[in-house]
Amino acid sequence: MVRDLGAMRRTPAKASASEAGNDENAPADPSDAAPVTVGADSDAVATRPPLLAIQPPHSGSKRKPESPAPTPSKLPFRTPEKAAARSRFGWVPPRSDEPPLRVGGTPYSVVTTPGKYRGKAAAAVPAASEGGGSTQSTPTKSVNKPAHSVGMSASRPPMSGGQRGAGLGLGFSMALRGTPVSFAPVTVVNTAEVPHFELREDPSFWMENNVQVVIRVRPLNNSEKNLHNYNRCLKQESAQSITWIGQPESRFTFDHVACEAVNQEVLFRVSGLPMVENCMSGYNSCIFAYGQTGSGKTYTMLGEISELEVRPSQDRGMTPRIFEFLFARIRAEEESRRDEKLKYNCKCSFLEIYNEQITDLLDPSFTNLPLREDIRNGIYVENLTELEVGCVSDIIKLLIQGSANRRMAATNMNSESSRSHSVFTCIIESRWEKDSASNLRFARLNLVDLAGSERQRTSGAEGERLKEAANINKSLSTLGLVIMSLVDQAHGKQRHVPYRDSKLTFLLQVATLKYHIIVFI
Ligand SMILES: Nc1ncnc2c1ncn2[C@@H]1O[C@H](COP(=O)(O)OP(=O)(O)OP(=O)(O)O)[C@@H](O)[C@H]1O
Repeated sequence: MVRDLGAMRRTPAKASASEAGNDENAPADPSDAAPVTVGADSDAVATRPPLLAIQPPHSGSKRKPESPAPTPSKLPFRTPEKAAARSRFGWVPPRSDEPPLRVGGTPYSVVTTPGKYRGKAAAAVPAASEGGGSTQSTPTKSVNKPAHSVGMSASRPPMSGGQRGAGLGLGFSMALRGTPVSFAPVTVVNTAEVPHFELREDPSFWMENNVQVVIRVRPLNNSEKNLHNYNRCLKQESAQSITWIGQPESRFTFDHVACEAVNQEVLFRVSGLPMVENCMSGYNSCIFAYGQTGSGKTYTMLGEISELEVRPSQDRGMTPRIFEFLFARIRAEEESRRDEKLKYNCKCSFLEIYNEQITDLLDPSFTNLPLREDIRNGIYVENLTELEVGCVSDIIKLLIQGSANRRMAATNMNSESSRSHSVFTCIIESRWEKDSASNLRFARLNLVDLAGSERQRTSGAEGERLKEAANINKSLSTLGLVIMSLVDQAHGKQRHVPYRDSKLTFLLQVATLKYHIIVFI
């Protein structure tokens, strides 16, 4: 239950995050979910000091990461949904073997990923451009290469001739110019059927990389089928690469390319679940959904949430799934470290940036909120509502409330287009006692649904819509520049980025400079 709605503006209560009875995510069968892994993971947490752990007051308030990171094999890569379903909602959600939503195909991509902050620089969010579709990694042109069957294996292809991220500290694979990193099976792109590629869950990725990029290809919608039949401008060749069928053909390689049949559950397991683990270990995390208008960002980040407490949908997106898992992990962790008096406290805020103005989505009467920066708080939004949450249903209420306040409009490309960037933030604070010392740890999780980049010609934007589009594109461009500047900094180069020109990038400096980033493209 959301406590004290509206009354906790920047002065959140210090009470325990959990509430009696709010145990919808507690594993019904202790051997079934989190506790098993949590036992293991609690060791990891104990031995891997968090980025933001402090021991007040004697050790000062320096936030410094401790290493090593948790052993990959100990990461609990299963969601607590089953338990959640049993105990509260009375439903049993599908696991990763649930049937795909549908198989179709679509020209444009979208999507996501995680990355781990570990002092390295972040990776590239592409600057918004007038060009639609995916344009992120360096394209490999003219790649009509022979099909050396890789089948449809989910394994990461060998990066011959180079290395992941080309030594730039990037968390995503960059295609090697002129050198295919995987070979294409013969792909037909003008039929209803498209090849399916399994995504691989690879927790060890996060030990070495800050940013991971996942492309999601959404199925064709009816109007696209009517207009173009099943013709697509993309063809997928592996679980890491995708080719734009143009002149010349261009191949792009990413950490993951989720084909049209990949559903919300699988996507959560690949990119959302590791973020929760990172936050539990005290690392700040951020997920961006970046993509052209209508490409599926809101569907991916939020999905179907309207009846979630009554009849949870398979189409619920990354955000509800993340919190289902987070609260189950929190409860299990508190249980397993009862002797240390471990207690978590979570606070959430939800804002939108529209035409460079920040509005509190949990209290829209607060508009044009100022961004502030000071030594104690870093960068923050003044007077933003922060509410304590203790269970998934608290989160759902905030999501429904905030989403209803978000600025939407119809464009030629999306009848319900989000015209603002939204940032849902959860601050996860934990306190425990060990060796007669009090410990405090923070992690921040930013879930960012960016407004869609768009070609003004195609989206039909005019008047107010045109002004919005200009602001959207400007802030996306600045975001791309800021992230590229982090990559430069990691290599000792300086690039001046006027990030304060964009509220979005100014706000996310906290995440991009100090913590790890997840980029949805
Ligand atoms: N993977 C998917 N499977 C099925 N339907 C999808 C998928 N992705 C998106 N859609 C549908 O496509 C439409 C557009 O998606 P959505 O509103 O999420 O786009 P968006 O990228 O957020 O757009 P905008 O930037 O304009 O807000 C919606 O009707 C959504 O349900």
